[in-house]
Amino acid sequence: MVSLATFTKDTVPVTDFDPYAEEVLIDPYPYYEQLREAGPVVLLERYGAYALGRHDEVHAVLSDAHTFCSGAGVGLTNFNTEKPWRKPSIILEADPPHHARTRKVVARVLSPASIGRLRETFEAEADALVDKIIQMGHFDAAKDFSEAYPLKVFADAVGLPAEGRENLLPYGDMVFNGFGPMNERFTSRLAKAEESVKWINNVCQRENLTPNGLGSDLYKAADAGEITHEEAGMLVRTLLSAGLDTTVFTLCNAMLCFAKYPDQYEVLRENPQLARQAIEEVIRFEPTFHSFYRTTTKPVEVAGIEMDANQKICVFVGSANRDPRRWTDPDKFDVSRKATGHIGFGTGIHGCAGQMMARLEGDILLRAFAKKVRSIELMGEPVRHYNNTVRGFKQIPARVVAL
Ligand SMILES: O=C(O)c1ccc(-n2ccnc2)cc1
Repeated sequence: MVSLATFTKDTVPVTDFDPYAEEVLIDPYPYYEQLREAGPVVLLERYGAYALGRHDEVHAVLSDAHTFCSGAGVGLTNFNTEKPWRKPSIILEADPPHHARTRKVVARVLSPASIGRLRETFEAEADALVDKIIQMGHFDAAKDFSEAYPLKVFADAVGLPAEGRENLLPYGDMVFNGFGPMNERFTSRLAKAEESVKWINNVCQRENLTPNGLGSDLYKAADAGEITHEEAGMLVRTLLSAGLDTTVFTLCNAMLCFAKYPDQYEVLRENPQLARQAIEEVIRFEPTFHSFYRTTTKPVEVAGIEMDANQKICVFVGSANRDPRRWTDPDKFDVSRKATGHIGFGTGIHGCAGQMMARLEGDILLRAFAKKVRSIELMGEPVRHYNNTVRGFKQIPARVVAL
């Protein structure tokens, strides 16, 4: 896949690699290996964007929000020259100094202090759900488990109504497709999305949120004058865009890892306290959020390659997390590994504002699972969910055996 131009100091290797091809979405890792070996910076000629697959360059780009900005969009679409499909996010697609104001509010609403009080409810829901799938024996680890949990506990925490939640995953699916090229995967879902977009915009309104949820906390920040009420509504949209599909697919990937590597599940089962560390290794080994973009704000040299201003750079998180320059035995799923420091949540000022919420859900659900389930095994071929940016599953036919 990588047809290299003559590689001298100032010419960048050019490749016809298509990160959005179906065979890459199915198993990107052999392609990422080639990308890393082709050089620290490679030009994706199909998309006119640079590609970074090695950990150190990915980390460096994400750590410098001034040179590599988000304000032109964190997808392939360049907001400087193309119209975004929806109003840009006032946090994800904002640059300093504006970014600091909205980030401060969202970071507080999603801080350990703020979400710690949810632990008891999250634990009760996790125990009930584990009991339910044990009762079922045969179940769909995607629909009945990985989707069910965030759609209950996170949607409740935000303060959403019970009805209409079936709009959440299709909306998130479109958001994440929107970070890739405007290909058929995106355009086909945009055509069907009117219903979901209407429902999302509706539940972002203060009167449709429960008074003590995370959504209302954002409106209270507006009452205190930190943000406007319209911005509060936009930040509720952020919670709903970012907080469902990501955790759902992380739980899917966790279930798949434990079914594929029963010896690793055994380690967790013998010590459920390892759940926190296990979810971290899942996110390193199979990050849900695989690749996204930054845009150069001035001419800059990256790893010896001169880039002009206004160039799109794709950073491959999924590749950086498997870079042997950074990780020992990176292709081994190892729950005993101390995986913190992975790039699964990004890094720098735009590092995932919801990572403590994601860890809370993952830690609690895996711990409840490990306390009661002896083993999980696949009962059929998992059905992959295809998306330009996130990786997960639609169906995972499985069976659990209780302890
Ligand atoms: O502000 C938004 O709409 C928005 C913010 C963050 C994400 N995101 C990406 C990966 N994890 C979360 C997606 C959407």
